[in-house]
Amino acid sequence: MDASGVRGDKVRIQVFDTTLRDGEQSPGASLDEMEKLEVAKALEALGVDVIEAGFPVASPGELKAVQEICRQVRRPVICALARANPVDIEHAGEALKGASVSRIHIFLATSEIHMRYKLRKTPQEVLEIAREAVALARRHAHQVEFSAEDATRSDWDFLCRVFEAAIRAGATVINIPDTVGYTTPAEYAELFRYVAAHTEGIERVVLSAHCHDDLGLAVANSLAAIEAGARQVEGTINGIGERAGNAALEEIVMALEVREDRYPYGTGVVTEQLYRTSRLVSRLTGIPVQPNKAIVGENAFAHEAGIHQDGILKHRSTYEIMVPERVGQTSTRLVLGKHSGRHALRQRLAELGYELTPELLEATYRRFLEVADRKKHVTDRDLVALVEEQQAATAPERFALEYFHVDDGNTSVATATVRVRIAGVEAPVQEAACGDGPVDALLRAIERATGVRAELESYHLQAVTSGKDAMGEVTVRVRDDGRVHVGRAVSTDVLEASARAYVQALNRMVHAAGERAPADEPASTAAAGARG
Ligand SMILES: CC(=O)SCCNC(=O)CCNC(=O)[C@H](O)C(C)(C)COP(=O)(O)OP(=O)(O)OC[C@H]1O[C@@H](n2cnc3c(N)ncnc32)[C@H](O)[C@@H]1OP(=O)(O)O
Ligand SMILES: CC(C)C(=O)C(=O)O
Ligand SMILES: [Mg+2]
Repeated sequence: MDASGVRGDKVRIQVFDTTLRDGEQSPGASLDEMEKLEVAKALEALGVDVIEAGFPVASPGELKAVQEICRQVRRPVICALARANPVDIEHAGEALKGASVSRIHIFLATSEIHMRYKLRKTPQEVLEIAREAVALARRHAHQVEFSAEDATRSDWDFLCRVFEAAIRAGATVINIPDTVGYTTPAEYAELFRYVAAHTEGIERVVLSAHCHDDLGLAVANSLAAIEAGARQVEGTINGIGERAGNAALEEIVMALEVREDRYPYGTGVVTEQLYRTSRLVSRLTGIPVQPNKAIVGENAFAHEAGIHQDGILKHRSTYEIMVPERVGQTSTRLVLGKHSGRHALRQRLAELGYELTPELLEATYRRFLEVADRKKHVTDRDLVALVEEQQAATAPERFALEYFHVDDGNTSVATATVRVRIAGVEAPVQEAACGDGPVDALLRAIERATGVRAELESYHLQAVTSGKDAMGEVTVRVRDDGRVHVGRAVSTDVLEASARAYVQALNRMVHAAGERAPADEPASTAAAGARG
């Protein structure tokens, strides 16, 4: 193990975080001095090696923020960006004065497109400017990093000549940026090998990779560069940055860790801090993290599919290649939805304190699927309501609601039609009724279909959860022969919950009456007030 905890058989990769510079170039992401400081402290706790704290010439506030970070964040190298000109370099030097280890990062474009149209300089002029800028920066900081902007669209031999000039002038790190996210893993790896083989003095510096995600290849390209000799990797938290963003550091770090069989490289990153840092950056920049984002997304360790949930419950590694705790996420989440199976439902109910018999689990699962078809997320409170509904339905089902339809409006009389299956009766019974509102019409239609009239003592409706798709829980109490019978049901449709609850109460009522009735008197007539 080295001082940062990397195993001796692994090659140490320096992690260069540019969330506060390239990341802050994301449209709308700008941070004030205090926010930058907060992120820098989190990055220090995360264990990155270099923090690119800003571009001091950009504004007085930016310069001050870099100064403050230098004062308060002591372990990592603090880096500041500068164009290849004396003003930028002097601003960077000024900002970095208090750093325990300072680095000026000089960048200068080397591609034909950039040199001709943006800089309006010849290759020879660019080479000279690079040399002078690095030499000047050397006088203002402990370390100098030189980046050939748009390197991946540059002539490779010219690139090597510029790097040689920068190294001779004192550069300690040579960065080969894929500024516009144009390269591919194989090509980028080849470029690193080419530069390493054709640049005099390259062995004296650290080679660095800096990738953008315009083609979604930033992390793959960074890993390819590491395999081809890069010993510093640059990126941002959550992959934020100019246009499609930079390489997401959390993804690179975890790829190296999870696939150590393929990548014998280690970093000093305290991976347990990744999620916390991601949340902080997202909150302060106002850039949300997509739920399916690798490593730090809310769904990165969530499973909804029943087959996956079953696998996870039997052995976590069936569907998880790393444990969430390793990246600071709290735990694996089994999300209950319409793709879930009985194993996950039983597990969640057990966690909620419900041990169900196989029959009750089956009945609850059937109802759960009906609800999940209508609701995106079935919450714990929904589940409890469903179980309690099933537990309440202990009486044998004499009546089963097959169908209902309600017509209502503020200028029409509410009318309900129901179809009820009655145990022992071959054809289902269909009836309709009008009422004083949709619930009244519905309960009247049920009374007609079942032939049972009950004295409704109370009807209570409440929302189980909040939101437009909240489940409504209906509890009805009916009185018969001095005894009260309760029916309870839940549904995202309150009319359905009302009908189911009422049918349940009637089932209990006729069941109780049947138990009291003489053997030759049918149960339904013992409780029945009227039929038809
Ligand atoms: C690939 C990257 O991420 S590079 C970093 C990009 N980040 C930023 O630009 C954010 C901060 N930028 C800023 O605040 C401003 O652009 C400043 C303060 C740096 C410069 O502002 P201005 O002086 O008004 O110049 P402006 O941004 O309009 O144009 C850039 C100038 O820098 C020149 N330039 C660009 N890159 C370099 C370089 N590496 N070295 C020297 N000059 C450069 C351009 O050719 C142009 O020069 P010109 O005015 O002679 O045509
Ligand atoms: C400043 C340089 C390294 C940069 O951000 C880029 O080229 O993408
Ligand atoms: Mg960049």
